[in-house]
Amino acid sequence: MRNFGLSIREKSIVCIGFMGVGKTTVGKLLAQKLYRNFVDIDVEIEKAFAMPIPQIFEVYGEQAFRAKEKELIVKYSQQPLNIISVGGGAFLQKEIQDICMADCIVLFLDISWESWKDRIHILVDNRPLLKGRSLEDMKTLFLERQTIYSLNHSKFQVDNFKAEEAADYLADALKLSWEIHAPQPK
Ligand SMILES: Nc1ncnc2c1ncn2[C@@H]1O[C@H](COP(=O)(O)OP(=O)(O)O)[C@@H](O)[C@H]1O
Ligand SMILES: O=C(O)C1=C[C@@H](OP(=O)(O)O)[C@@H](O)[C@H](O)C1
Ligand SMILES: [Mg+2]
Repeated sequence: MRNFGLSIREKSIVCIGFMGVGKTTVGKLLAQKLYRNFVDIDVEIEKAFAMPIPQIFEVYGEQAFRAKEKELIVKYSQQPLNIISVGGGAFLQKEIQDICMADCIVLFLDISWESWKDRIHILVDNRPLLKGRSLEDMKTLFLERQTIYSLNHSKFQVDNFKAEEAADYLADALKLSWEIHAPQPK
């Protein structure tokens, strides 16, 4: 069932962006600030396979991971009032792009390569697509991926913000936009 009837303030918000930009961390904080339900698609995928992501890639392969990712994003994007953090590769699938752009507010969390590379050491263990890659290969992936994130409704540059500050800013900006879009009394 498509969520055709939802107003802008009811639509779910989908956080997109490269691995490690802060979709999970900022998304969770934003959900608290807006009193919304938080859904991390990677966590839901791990629950579905009953194993961590690196093991899903090893045992079932990336294709099975992507199929489950699509199924779950389709499900949660149709519900109202979610904040959904999707994995950095979700927008590789056109059907995911299309349904999120049509039915949700897509928020791109952006980061520069210079800031991102300082986080590599905390990311590499849980991200199979980074494991064993050289810095140069990671940069290539980082740059290639930017095209899929250019499809969004709103973009926020996280480089100079702590996660809490980013969530505060985003919550205020969203509330303001909802006030502007609120139906005016006749
Ligand atoms: N604004 C930020 N500044 C500094 N570190 C951050 C920020 N946002 C997230 N992090 C850290 O970066 C790592 C990756 O964050 P995470 O939310 O898992 O990213 P994603 O879900 O986009 O892969 C975590 O260790 C998190 O604490
Ligand atoms: O970019 C990707 O292809 C991936 C990003 C990861 O999520 P995060 O973006 O939350 O790290 C996770 O879905 C998986 O390891 C694949
Ligand atoms: Mg995440």
